[in-house]
Amino acid sequence: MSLTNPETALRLGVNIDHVATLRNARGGRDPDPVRAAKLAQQAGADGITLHLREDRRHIRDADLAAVMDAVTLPINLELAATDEMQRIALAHKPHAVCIVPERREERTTEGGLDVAGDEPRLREFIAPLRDAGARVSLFIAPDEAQVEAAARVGAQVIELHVGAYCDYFAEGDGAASDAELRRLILCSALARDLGLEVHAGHGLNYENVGPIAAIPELVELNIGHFLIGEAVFVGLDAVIREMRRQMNLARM
Ligand SMILES: CC(=O)[C@@H](O)[C@H](O)COP(=O)(O)O
Ligand SMILES: NCC(=O)COP(=O)(O)O
Repeated sequence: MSLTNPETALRLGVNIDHVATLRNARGGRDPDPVRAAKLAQQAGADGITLHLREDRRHIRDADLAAVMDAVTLPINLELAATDEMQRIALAHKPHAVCIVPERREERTTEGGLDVAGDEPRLREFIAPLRDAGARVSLFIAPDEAQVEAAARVGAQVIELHVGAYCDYFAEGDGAASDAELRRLILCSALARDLGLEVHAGHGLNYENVGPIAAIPELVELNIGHFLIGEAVFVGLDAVIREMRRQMNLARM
């Protein structure tokens, strides 16, 4: 299966975690992440991203299985580098596994993985996932030392954490968001020189996506929280199509 959107060559992975957040707020089954995944597929998403957190605060094990059954899109499973998560990934065999840092007390994924400080353990963690056929990605901050370490430990992909750029952008701190954007551009080029595929995500919305989508080395953006929130007002189909339009504009 070709994963490339011929229009843009920039894939859109739709993260449906926060459909589960809403469901879990009341218990029961609504809103259903499986329905969101099917809708995302119909709206032209190139993949579905799910973050199975250790505390199961949004996506749960049963959601992963049900979503994988319901859609034909590639699944990108985000997880912490723990034995439990490795077992789950090996049992379900998603298309891609993105290793992310996780702290129970955090509200969201606050930073990137410290690959440079944990090389032997990550190398060992990644090998069986790759042997099982997964494309292994590391969620890292735009830091050259981390990009180089990602290449050394055997990841095929990095996902650059764009959260700091998005925060500065939202605060109207143009100097800081520009500096962060320069780091993202530099690290994207370095990663591709090292043979890594480059993705980006975290905190993207209509306002901040343009400069990120324009980085030529990027082949995939993973976007969730904004899409699900905006879908409350205009529907998931409309919000995915509009995000795709904005990404296309940035590539013209
Ligand atoms: C790693 C990452 O950026 C995504 O998983 C996204 O932030 C949704 O998960 P959380 O909101 O739980 O961090
Ligand atoms: N890896 C980033 C992701 O999946 C979506 O992040 P967000 O848009 O929910 O912040």
